[in-house]
Amino acid sequence: MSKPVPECDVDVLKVILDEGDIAAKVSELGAKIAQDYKDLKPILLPVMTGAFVFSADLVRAIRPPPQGMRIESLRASSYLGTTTLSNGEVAIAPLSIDVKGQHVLLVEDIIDTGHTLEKIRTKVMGEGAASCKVVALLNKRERRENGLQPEYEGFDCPNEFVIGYGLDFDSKYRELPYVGVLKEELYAHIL
Ligand SMILES: O=P(O)(O)OC[C@H]1O[C@H](OP(=O)(O)OP(=O)(O)O)[C@H](O)[C@@H]1O
Ligand code: HPA
Repeated sequence: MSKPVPECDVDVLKVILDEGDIAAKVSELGAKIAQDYKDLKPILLPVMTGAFVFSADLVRAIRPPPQGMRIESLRASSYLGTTTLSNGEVAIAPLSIDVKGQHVLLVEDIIDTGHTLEKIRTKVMGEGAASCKVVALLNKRERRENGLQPEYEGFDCPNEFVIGYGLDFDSKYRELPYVGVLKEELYAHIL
């Protein structure tokens, strides 16, 4: 069900998750992760740039924090550059930490085709991690092109182009405090 769009956000067609919906889900995910990782000294790897807002809230909801929990980050982006519609090719920066024997939790804003996370997971496991799981705020199942499923998921995402709460179109709209659907006329030229 959609909610009112703030008057100043003229490019947004509808709001699908407001701040309250997101905050409640983040608390729930944080509590589950705290419980599951309590003895595992996890390394959290937010996938940048999109996950910066979700991960900032999530790490503060993982309470009590597992002893020895560490937070790093990883940069990944689709080769299409200015648009965010993936063509299946993904560039991933080298890992900045040694993950050998470690329990890694990848933090994502959205899973679409699944290519980004599949590639990252393969890399992390290839570098000897003991485990590599995924927490994603949004899961756009209809678009999946592989078997990737997150171990922790916030919401099912409709097959529409969503923005806000870290998600962008052409590096815009990441700052919106809610998740909304972008008006199609703004990206119709790249479809
Ligand atoms: O499942 P996929 O089809 O691979 O798509 C999901 C990825 O696409 C977005 O990132 P993007 O490459 O747009 O970069 P960004 O994080 O800088 O926005 C999003 O943040 C995910 O990382
Ligand atoms: O719907 C989306 N919005 C923003 N970025 C994305 N990357 C994959 N799908 C999306």
